[in-house]
Amino acid sequence: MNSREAERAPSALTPPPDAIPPVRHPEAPAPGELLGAHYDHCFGCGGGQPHGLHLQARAGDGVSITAEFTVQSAHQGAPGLAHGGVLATALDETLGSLNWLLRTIAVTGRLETDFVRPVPVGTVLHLQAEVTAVAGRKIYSTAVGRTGGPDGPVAVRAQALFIEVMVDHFIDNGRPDEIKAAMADPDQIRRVRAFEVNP
Ligand SMILES: CCCCC/C=C\C/C=C\C/C=C\C/C=C\CCCC(=O)SCCNC(=O)CCNC(=O)[C@H](O)C(C)(C)COP(=O)(O)OP(=O)(O)OC[C@H]1O[C@@H](n2cnc3c(N)ncnc32)[C@H](O)[C@@H]1OP(=O)(O)O
Repeated sequence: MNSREAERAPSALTPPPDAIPPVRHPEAPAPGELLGAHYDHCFGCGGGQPHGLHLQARAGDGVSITAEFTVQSAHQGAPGLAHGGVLATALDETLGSLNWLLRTIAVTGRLETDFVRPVPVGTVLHLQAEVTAVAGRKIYSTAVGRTGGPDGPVAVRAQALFIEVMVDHFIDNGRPDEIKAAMADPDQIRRVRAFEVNP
């Protein structure tokens, strides 16, 4: 661990004293509205990934999200049980969907996950996430996943730090073929605009 990583490690998920409460963007989707995929080939939410999670997220009140994901046999780690990395992906995707409510583009910097109960294949995981604080480009958030219904027992939970980026983050770093295809797709451009405060 270099000195910069060591600096971040233990307290990186605790908002600094100058953090402020999150503000729901006035043009954010209404509570209850289905958000749709941010990218059709996203492993978390896209319809174009046969073995993806196909996670469906809805806007909640304030800066919160609810989402559902059904564990498929392609998501196993142990026989008949969801892979932990897949569950972390479901949490990451749900937390990432909070971007729609802030109308910012942000990527996961840090994600800490607690696996509380095993999750069998066929389970519908009911996820809830909210932004707890914002400090400059840093967005602090938490999520839980429950089984057996939205009020069922907690199976997984996460704390995360997302970092706001410009759309250039994707254009500069993505593989050129996929970027070219995304930029040629008017639906994709519309979706990206929905994340940007100043399109
Ligand atoms: C037109 C084509 C485009 C198509 C795109 C399609 C859709 C786009 C729209 C929306 C997409 C958005 C969300 C999607 C929703 C869900 C998906 C799930 C989300 C993910 O799955 S996303 C993938 C995984 N994710 C990454 O691939 C990030 C890789 N990474 C980096 O790209 C850099 O690392 C970056 C940008 C994070 C930071 O780099 P940077 O140079 O901009 O900023 P810098 O390092 O200065 O950090 C600024 C302040 O954050 C603190 N900080 C930074 N990183 C930290 C860490 N890890 N832990 C603790 N603190 C950290 C610093 O300590 C400093 O704090 P302070 O200001 O207090 O000093």
